[in-house]
Amino acid sequence: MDSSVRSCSAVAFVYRGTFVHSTPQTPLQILEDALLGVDTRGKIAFIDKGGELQDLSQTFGFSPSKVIQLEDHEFFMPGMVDTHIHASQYSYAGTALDMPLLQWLNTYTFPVESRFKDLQFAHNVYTQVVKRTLRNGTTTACYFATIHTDSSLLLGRIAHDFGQRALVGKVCMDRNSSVKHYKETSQESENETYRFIKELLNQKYPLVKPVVTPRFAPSCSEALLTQLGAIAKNNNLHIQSHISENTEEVKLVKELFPDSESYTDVYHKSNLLTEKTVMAHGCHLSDKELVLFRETGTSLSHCPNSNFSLCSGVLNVRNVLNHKVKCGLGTDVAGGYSSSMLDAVRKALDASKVLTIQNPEHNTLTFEEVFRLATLGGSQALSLDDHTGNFEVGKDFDALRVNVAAPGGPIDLIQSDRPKNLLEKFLNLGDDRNIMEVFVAGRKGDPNSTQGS
Ligand SMILES: O=c1[nH]c(=O)c2nc[nH]c2[nH]1
Ligand SMILES: [Zn+2]
Repeated sequence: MDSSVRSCSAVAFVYRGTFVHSTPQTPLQILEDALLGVDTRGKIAFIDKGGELQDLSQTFGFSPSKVIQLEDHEFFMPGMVDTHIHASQYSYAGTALDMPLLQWLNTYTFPVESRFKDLQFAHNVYTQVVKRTLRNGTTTACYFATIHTDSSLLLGRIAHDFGQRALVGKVCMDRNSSVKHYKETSQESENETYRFIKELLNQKYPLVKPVVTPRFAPSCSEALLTQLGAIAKNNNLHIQSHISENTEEVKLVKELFPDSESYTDVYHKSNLLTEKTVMAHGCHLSDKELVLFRETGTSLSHCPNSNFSLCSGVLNVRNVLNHKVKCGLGTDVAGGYSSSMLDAVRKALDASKVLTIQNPEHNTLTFEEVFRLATLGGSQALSLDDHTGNFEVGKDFDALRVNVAAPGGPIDLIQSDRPKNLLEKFLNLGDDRNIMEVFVAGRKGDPNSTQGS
């Protein structure tokens, strides 16, 4: 364990008990009877063995009597990172899953998203999605909003008010023939993207940042993609989009961009593939395209609920990891019907098992590996792993206090289980009733807070 001293701020609180997290080297590290201290800036000041209490209390100047002891069946894990979620689609989550992607967008998605011009409607939906995801243990979310700048700014404010770490994207699209007013001209899209970035950055929210968001290649002209690539580059910003979700879409991109070698090449030509880019789906990427992902540092957001629900495809995450492409999990609400990252964990395991059923040689993902995708992997995919993703000293304390045997919860513990089993049970059977506390940057969230209303 690493007790290296980096912090010079006072210790605000200390927990003692079991901590589980991932490192780049190991998908599951279990620290039993550990002590973790959080400083007044919300950063992890130390993590060490319980037996070091006296020394630590002297070094860090806290009283041993103030240490908070975890109960039996409790552990801390890192907060989960949803690398791809459409906040604006939350209003119809759980419905409208009876069509493939392109028809689904025209029939359900664009009409709903066009309503976010109405700030009152946006306020209502965005407040609910931020509260719900936080309560479900999503401490970091990478959001798509809509084309509307003011309501996208509102989403940033609401995430800030509730204390969620977030990347927020005003959606850009200058091509859409299905819903009359739900598109911009290239110039509007560029100007409004500038305004969105400027106004969001001016707020100086410590945990909320803008992300440049071309919806996907079929919704954007080449000129717009190129403009957005330049904006991201000149301002060192994150980028998010969709890629290779279903085969009809891949075919359409070939028709729309005949001079590009592949779907990945369309984005590459516009300088949209960077260390700070996350692309959702990628079910139908070739190995050659994955190599380009790796070379450019672009990451993938695996959204298995959505891929099943819209019958899009099954991403081979093992192949993605073998190509050393950064990968996290996304709920992709509302193509994915659940806003819970626990559901994303389960569906990721199911997707991997489907591939093994089809090909017994396939090396199925383990629950430990999927746990890493949901936490550290997600933070790497969003290039936020300097700040969050695991319990490394110096990172922000983004964490969930889990009680597997929470009274009234969904899990009956028949015997006393080891921490590894407790984690596996929580991932497979748990829900928000097992999440006793949610911390983001050392601040405890209150799901019943009236902030943001
Ligand atoms: O799952 C998806 N949801 C969307 O809203 C979307 N837009 C483009 N491609 C998309 N895929
Ligand atoms: Zn999506």
